[in-house]
Amino acid sequence: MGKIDIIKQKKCEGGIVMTVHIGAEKGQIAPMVFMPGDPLRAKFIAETYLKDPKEVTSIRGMLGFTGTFDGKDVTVMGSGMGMPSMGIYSYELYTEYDVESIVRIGSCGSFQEDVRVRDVIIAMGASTNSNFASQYGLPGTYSAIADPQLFMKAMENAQEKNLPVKAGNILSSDIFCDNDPNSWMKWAMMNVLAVEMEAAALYMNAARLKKRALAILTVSDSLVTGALTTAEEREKTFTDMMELALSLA
Ligand SMILES: O=P(O)(O)O[C@H]1O[C@H](CO)[C@@H](O)[C@H]1O
Ligand SMILES: O=c1cc[nH]c(=O)[nH]1
Repeated sequence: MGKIDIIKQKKCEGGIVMTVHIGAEKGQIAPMVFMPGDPLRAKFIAETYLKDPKEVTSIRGMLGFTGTFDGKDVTVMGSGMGMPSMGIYSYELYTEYDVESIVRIGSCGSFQEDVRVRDVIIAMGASTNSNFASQYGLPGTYSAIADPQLFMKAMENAQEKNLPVKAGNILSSDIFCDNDPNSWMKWAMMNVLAVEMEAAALYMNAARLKKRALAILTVSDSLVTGALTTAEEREKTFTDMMELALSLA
């Protein structure tokens, strides 16, 4: 636990850097990756929970760290905000780094009165208003769902920790500042618990590539009550979610 060694970024010419977005060498990323949207949340998690964390990528400031948790190799890396950003990083991690599982560690805005600020949500499914699935040319509407094994393990571990969690459908939205301030109510009517901006792309990439994915979220604000948390609280204090996610390693 503690200070982070910085591994120097290698140049692409040597064929060492695998992608234009991720500066790590193959082998520097663990098979299981934990992905907050915020790269500074990734740094906080690495410094707080990992043994011998090393910075393995920082291209575009999207920090990633590899270390061990409970004796197991893990990587924690930011995904950035939104489905295009999560789409790029998760695809490259799965395809270029042989990553098997990605667990998103995100914040979200509640749509339901009984889903309160700081509650932890495990996203069984991610509805979306994005066009991400159109790339597959499907003759219908795709249901983006979590990996069942990761989901069940997260539920069991939460119970063992005596951590109350809410499991259900979330909305992965392309829009943070909506022109229609009431549009969320239609999703709320369908018992969607909360809104974030990445899980659906992660779940679709995982499904397409036969990999595993799960999103665990902490409620950072409520569209129902207007309650809010600060940027610093979102970066450093959602520790129940962080610890539950890392328990999946
Ligand atoms: O806190 P993170 O993980 O970034 O998640 C949420 O916060 C950002 C918006 O503030 C979006 O990325 C949304 O999904
Ligand atoms: O309201 C919110 C809070 C976090 N993330 C979102 O996308 N929306």
